[in-house]
Amino acid sequence: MAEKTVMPALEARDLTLTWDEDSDVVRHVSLCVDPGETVCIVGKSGCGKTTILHALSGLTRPREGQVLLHGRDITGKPGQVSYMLQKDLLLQSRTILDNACLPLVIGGMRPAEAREKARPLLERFGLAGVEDKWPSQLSGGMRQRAAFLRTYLMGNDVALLDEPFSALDALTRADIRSWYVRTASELGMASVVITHDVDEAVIMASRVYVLEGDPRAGVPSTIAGEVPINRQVEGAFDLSPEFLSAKREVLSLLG
Ligand SMILES: Nc1ncnc2c1ncn2[C@@H]1O[C@H](COP(=O)(O)OP(=O)(O)OP(=O)(O)O)[C@@H](O)[C@H]1O
Repeated sequence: MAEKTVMPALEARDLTLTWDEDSDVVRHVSLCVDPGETVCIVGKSGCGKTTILHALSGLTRPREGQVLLHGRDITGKPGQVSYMLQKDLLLQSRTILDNACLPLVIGGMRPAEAREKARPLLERFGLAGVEDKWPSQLSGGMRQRAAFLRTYLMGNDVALLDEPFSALDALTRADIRSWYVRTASELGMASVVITHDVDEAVIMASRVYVLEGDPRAGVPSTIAGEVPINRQVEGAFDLSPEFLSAKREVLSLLG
């Protein structure tokens, strides 16, 4: 078999993370995501998923281990990867276009120039024709697309997404997650996505990392296993035996 030669876009090596001196939240967590790839992390509530994203983003420094961006050590250095939260957090007093442009303007670009840079991307993000509307005039799905564009315009090629679809209804959610994986892949954006929803993880990811443990009961979480997803199937993937078998494996690792 051919050796894998692609350097991961983001790699976590043997992370041990803690919020206080006495107890670890997670131990020995290693994961990676290739350019344009989407991977998911699933685990029970409170097991440390967000804690891992904080460390990957550089917002917190691990007690042990390293975070590498294209092979470069970024452990504890914020601002190198993009981070998107569950809520779209758009500013109500700015139009959709101006919300999307915020990272460019904060970075010092003149607003008119920032708008011109963002405009060609509106179509790809499904926002053509609504750029001058206010966030309150759009559906949750459209607001989330604007939040994705804003995340993309942060200019990093790795995005960390914490439960990005949980506020959306089931149909919008199904639609937007397939769109997201396709678009991120086309743009070369590597994504690490946290979700509670096993179906969603299997549908989106090329690999699902399953966490087990209960830090609140003094049991630090570790990766119980990683499940590679084979999406090369005939017909609809979410009706295929491959989907069911991957889902079963994730559920069994979750216990
Ligand atoms: N800022 C913080 N300070 C101290 N402890 C924290 C902090 N954030 C989280 N914790 C603790 O760390 C543990 C893991 O929390 P975390 O939010 O990472 O879990 P999670 O898997 O993302 O949970 P959920 O799925 O419910 O969002 C919990 O025991 C939580 O109480």
